[in-house]
Amino acid sequence: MKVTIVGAGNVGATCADVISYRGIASEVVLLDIKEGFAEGKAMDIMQCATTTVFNTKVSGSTNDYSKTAGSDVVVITSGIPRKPGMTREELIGINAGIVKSVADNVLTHSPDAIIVVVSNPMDTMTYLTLKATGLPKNRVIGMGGALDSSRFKYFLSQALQKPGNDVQGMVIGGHGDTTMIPLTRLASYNGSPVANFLSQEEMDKVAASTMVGGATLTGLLGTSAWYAPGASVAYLVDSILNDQKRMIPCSVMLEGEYGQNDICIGVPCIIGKNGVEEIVDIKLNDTEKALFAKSAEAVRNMNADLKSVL
Ligand SMILES: NC(=O)C1=CN([C@@H]2O[C@H](COP(=O)(O)OP(=O)(O)OC[C@H]3O[C@@H](n4cnc5c(N)ncnc54)[C@H](O)[C@@H]3O)[C@@H](O)[C@H]2O)C=CC1
Ligand SMILES: O=C([O-])CC(=O)C(=O)O
Repeated sequence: MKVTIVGAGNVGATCADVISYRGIASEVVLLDIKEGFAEGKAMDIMQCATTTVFNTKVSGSTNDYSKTAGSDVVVITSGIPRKPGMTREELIGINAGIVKSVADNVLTHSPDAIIVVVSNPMDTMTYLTLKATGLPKNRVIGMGGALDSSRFKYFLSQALQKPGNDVQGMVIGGHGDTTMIPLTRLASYNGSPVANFLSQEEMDKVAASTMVGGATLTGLLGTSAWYAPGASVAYLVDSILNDQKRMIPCSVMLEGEYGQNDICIGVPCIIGKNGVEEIVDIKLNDTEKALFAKSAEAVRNMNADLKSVL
């Protein structure tokens, strides 16, 4: 199975690294516009093969899309990341043009690929990719919810002082500092509601930390995060390539689900070899429904800014 990752920067290269050492794909092509950059990242990753022990073939390409031909999955991470103090939404002006041209290029050589959109503002870039390419909605998947949920589980595990792998939880809604919806009511510690162990105040604090999780890291690092983002993309790609049918919150086109139409936003999806195989209705309560409607309104307003590129 072949995966192309466009953008060999922090997130793209980390994703290639995780995919290779976990043996998720047999071949990974990294592509970047910066001369020699993707080739260098690929060579560096390949030089781990005998120490972390993997057989995935990782190669690099400077903007030569012929090398990406026949990819089963294409991940788009090309574009600029935010700097401290910025929102993801401020990246739209530069990233929209990049994402649109990259989507066109990859499809020329891999017409059957499933596209995973990572570049920010991710929900808007997913909508753009879907509209610009005309692909069926199961083949365009925005990655944000997997990452936001992993941060949610991290903050829950910190508050509970228990191992992260014993904690379950999900974040839906937009992938933005104010649009994310960490579902604290449904979060659990080994099957018991976290509300049995944490006060409302503690759960609210976890939710707030999750929502600004990306901004906090951007403040600390000077650019946005990459380890958890890259690993989250690899987790999603694994579910597609290996037909695992995991339920992962992803940004996908809604046609009536969750009361929304003509919008890409994070909802729980079954992800398998056909991409988005099902959108799962997890029965939100009235408060969560209201939060989702508010989040969707903000995400929809951003889509209006795509008029110049669509
Ligand atoms: N959806 C999510 O959960 C997350 C999204 N992101 C987003 O992912 C994007 C990438 O972030 P980083 O990897 O940290 O940035 P980065 O700056 O390290 O890497 C981006 C790469 O894209 C390349 N690039 C730019 N234009 C290109 C083009 N036309 N064709 C091919 N390559 C091109 C650049 O040369 C650079 O190497 C950002 O927009 C960031 O906001 C980052 C983390 C999580
Ligand atoms: O925070 C950012 O700008 C990058 C991102 O989407 C994340 O790490 O969640």
